Amino acid sequence: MDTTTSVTNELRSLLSLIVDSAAIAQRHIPDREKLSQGEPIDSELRSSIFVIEAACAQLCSLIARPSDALANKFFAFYEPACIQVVLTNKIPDILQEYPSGVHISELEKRTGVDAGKLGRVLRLLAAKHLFQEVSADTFANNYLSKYLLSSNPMSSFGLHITDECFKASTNLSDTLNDPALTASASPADASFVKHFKVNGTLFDYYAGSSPEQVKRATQFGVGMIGWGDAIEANAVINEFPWGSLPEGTTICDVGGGVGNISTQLANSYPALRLILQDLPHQLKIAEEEVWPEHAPKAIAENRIEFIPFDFLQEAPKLGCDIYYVKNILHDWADGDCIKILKNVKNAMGTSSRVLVHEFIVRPGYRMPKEEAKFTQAPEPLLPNYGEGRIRQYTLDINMMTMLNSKERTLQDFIDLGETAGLQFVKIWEAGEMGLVEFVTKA
Ligand SMILES: C[S@@+](CC[C@H](N)C(=O)[O-])C[C@H]1O[C@@H](n2cnc3c(N)ncnc32)[C@H](O)[C@@H]1O
Repeated sequence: MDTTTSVTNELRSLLSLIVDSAAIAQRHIPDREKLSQGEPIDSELRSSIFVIEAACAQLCSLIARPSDALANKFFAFYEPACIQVVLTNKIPDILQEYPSGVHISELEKRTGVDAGKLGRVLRLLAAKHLFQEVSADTFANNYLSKYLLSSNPMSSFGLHITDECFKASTNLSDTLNDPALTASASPADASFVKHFKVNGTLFDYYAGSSPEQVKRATQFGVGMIGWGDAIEANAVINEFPWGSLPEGTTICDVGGGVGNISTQLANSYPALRLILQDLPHQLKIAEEEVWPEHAPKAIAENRIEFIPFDFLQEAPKLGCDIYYVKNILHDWADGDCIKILKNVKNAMGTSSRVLVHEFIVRPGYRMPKEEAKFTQAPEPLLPNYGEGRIRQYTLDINMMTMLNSKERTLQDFIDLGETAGLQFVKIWEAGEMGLVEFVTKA
C-alpha cells in the first residue's frame, strides 16, 4: 500500500472511531454534571472517552506539519506554568462571583498581579479550553475551570503538580545524565531532591516544619483526593465482585492509609469484615476521625479492626481472605516491594489472595489478542490508547522525578510476586487502574 492510501485509510478509520464514540458520549450528556462530582462513570462512556482522546491526538499528529506539532510539544510546559499562576491567585474562585465575566483590572485589584500579564496568562489558558474570554480583557469560568475552585481537591492537586513536581522536572535530564545518579533507585537521589537541595527524600521534606513545607505537604495530602478522582481509583468498589464474596470474608487493607477505599467497601458491602493496617500515626487519624465520620456503622457493628504495623518489618494479620495492596508498591524500589510482598505472603493461608491495585503500565506495541491479558484499543489507535490513557505514563515519570520509584508493567508485577513466593492468577480491570491477583505458590 502506498503512503497516500495508508494515510487516507488511517484518517478515515480515526474519523469513524471519533463519530461512533461521540454518539455514545452524546447519549451521556445528561450525566455531565455527575462527571464533575466524582461519581462513578459508566464503563461504556469511559471507553468512548479513551477512544475520542486517543483518536483526536492521533489525527492531529497525522495531519499537522511536523514543525508545528513539535513546536507545540516543546512549548507545552507553559500551560502548567500559567495554571500555577491562576491557582496561586485563586482566579477560579474570583470568576465564580461574576458569571458573565470580569475585567482584568478587577482581577489585578483582587490579586495584585499586573492586569496585562494576568490577562495574557488567561488568554493562553482560554485558547486551551480552560476559562473563556467573553469580551475584551474579560474572562469567565467555563465547565473545566469551575472544577478548580480552591475548595475542590483538584485545585490542591493542580498546585502540587504545577509547583514542586513541575519545578523538579526541570532537573530530570541533568539527573538522568549524571553518571553518579543515573542508575540509582534511592529516593534521596531523585530529581526533586537535587532541585530543591533537600536533605533526605520527598517525604522527609513534607515532614518538615517551614511554612512552605507545611503548605506543600497539605497540598499534596488533599491533592491525592483529586488525583484519585481523576483516575477513578474508586471504580474498584463497583468493578470487582466484592458483593459475591461469602458473608464474613476478611479484607486486609495493607498500607491502607486512613481507609480511603476500605471505608467505601465497608459502606457498600456490609457482609465484609475489614482490617486496616498502616503506620500508627495514620491509624490514629483513621480510628479517631475518618471512620467515625465516614463509616460509623462499620465501627458500631464491629466490622473494622485497626492494627498498626510496619509493612517492611512485619506480616499483616494472619489468615485474611484478601490482602488488598493499593498504591503502595509504586512508592518503593524492587527490593523493598519484595520485602512488603514477602511479609504479606507470610500472613497468607492456603486460600488467601493478594490484590495489588496500581496502574499497570501497558506496552505501546500490539500483541496477539490471546496473549494480551488486558483490553487493547481498536486499530488504528495505539493499542495502549496513547493520549487517551496517558496518565499511566505521566505518573510513572512523576514517580521517577519525585521519588526515583516507578509504575510497573504486568510482567514487573509478576516478577516481583514470583520472587516473593506468589503465583500470578489474573488481572482485573477497574477504571484506569488494574488489580493484579496472586495466590501463594504451591
Ligand atoms: C500512597 S499511600 C497509599 C494509601 C492507600 N493504600 C491508598 O491508596 O489510599 C502509601 C501509604 O503507605 C503507608 N506506609 C508508608 N510506609 C509504611 C510502612 N513502613 N508500614 C506501613 N505503612 C506504610 C503510608 O502511611 C501511606 O498511608
